[in-house]
Amino acid sequence: MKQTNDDFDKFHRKPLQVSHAQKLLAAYGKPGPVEQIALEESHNRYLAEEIKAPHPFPRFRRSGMDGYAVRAEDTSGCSSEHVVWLDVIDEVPCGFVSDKEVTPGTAMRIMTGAQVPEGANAVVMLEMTEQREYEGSIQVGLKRKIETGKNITPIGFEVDEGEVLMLPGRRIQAGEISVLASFGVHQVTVYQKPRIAIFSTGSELLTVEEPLQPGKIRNSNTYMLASQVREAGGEPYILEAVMDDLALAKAKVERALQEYDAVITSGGVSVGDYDIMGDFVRSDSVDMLYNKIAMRPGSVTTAAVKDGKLLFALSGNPGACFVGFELFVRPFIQQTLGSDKPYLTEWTAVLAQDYTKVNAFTRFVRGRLDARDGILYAVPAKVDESSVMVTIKDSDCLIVIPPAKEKTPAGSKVKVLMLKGSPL
Ligand SMILES: Nc1nc2c(c(=O)[nH]1)N[C@H]1C(S)=C(S)[C@@H](COP(=O)(O)OP(=O)(O)OC[C@H]3O[C@@H](n4cnc5c(N)ncnc54)[C@H](O)[C@@H]3O)O[C@H]1N2
Ligand code: MOO
Ligand SMILES: [Mg+2]
Repeated sequence: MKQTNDDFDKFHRKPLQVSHAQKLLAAYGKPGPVEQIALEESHNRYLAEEIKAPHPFPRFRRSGMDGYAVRAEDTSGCSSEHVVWLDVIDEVPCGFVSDKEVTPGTAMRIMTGAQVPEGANAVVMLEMTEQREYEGSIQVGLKRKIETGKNITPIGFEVDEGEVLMLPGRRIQAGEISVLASFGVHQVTVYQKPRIAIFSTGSELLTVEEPLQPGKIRNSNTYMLASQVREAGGEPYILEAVMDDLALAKAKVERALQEYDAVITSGGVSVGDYDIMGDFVRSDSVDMLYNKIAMRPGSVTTAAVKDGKLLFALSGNPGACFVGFELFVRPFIQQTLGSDKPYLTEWTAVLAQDYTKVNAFTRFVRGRLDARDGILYAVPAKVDESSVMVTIKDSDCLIVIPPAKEKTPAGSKVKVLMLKGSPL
């Protein structure tokens, strides 16, 4: 059920479970418009069409060896004492088709990848043959019996005609590109990348080029978020950060919501005097979806809607901002790209060390996976405060620690959410 802005005030917020918030957002994450792009531009884009095989693959009986195409029946009597000699009647290089037929007592020279000629039902490796000229013709000598079908890849060995190979929503990478190329899909229909505006709020923020000044910090969230948007399949648009000024932020968000498919802001969602995004989402400008999530970091993660478009107002604390993106923005981007698995993949691991913090909310602890003796261990980052930035780079998962009154001991089974770019 949607909450109204009246359900919240600055200090008394109703925390939603992560899954509840994800469900609310899912109403807005629908596969978006499509476009056609060249195959060579399609790496890491998301298919918007079903790919069916227009022909079997391979499309013809293919030789797997350089050697001779023969009739297996002709080799039945041969041995090292009794060489069978066959007349070589043609040669089939790759890319050519012989118009002759292999008949009893004959063979054809053939190369790896060439179409096996009519009449032949096996290919003998070159190394297992000898050659001679005999009464004006070239002959191949065989010393060993060969079974029918040997060294021939049958038609449709990999793919049958009409087989569905890929569904919309599939991320295109090397294997997918190989399929598309093999079936002549040189123009690929993909989902358009959602255009995501990003800006940070905070009077303390400097651009990355600026020298440090007293009390100020460089804006890292905007760049981190742009990288996350890109990785999730969207197109980030970095907008200039705004001071902690409600009117400025309001104008900027409203404009960005008109121009882009969604807007991400960072900062100003807590209860501080200058937490203007918290005030903004409670205003009439937008419909707030939530402003508190039962999680840490990122308990103040907020979202709102205007004219069907989402504003993700993430926490300014870098750790909370990162996690808020992974749990809420990534799935939205993935849904607009047709993905049927928009959420982070969940695995189970063994907690490698005691986790001593306790909390009424579920914790999403930055961590690293380590496989030892076939067991997957989850190692929490040394510092996991929501304000901590530097451990994000060393994490390949989020370790899910359910609400607990006592420490979670080493050896506990824990859920882990796999971050993208993880080596596993
Ligand atoms: N009285 C309370 N204070 C706080 C509460 C609370 O419940 N009661 N919650 C704390 C929690 S938890 C979090 S998380 C933060 C959330 O803060 P905001 O989302 O309002 O973010 P800011 O106040 O703007 O900034 C917090 C922190 O992050 C730094 N920051 C902000 N933007 C960036 C950026 N673009 N790049 C790098 N770092 C950034 C900012 O300088 C602050 O240090 O509130 C707690 N307080
Ligand atoms: O709840 Mo704060 O939002 O931990 O990071
Ligand atoms: Mg604040």
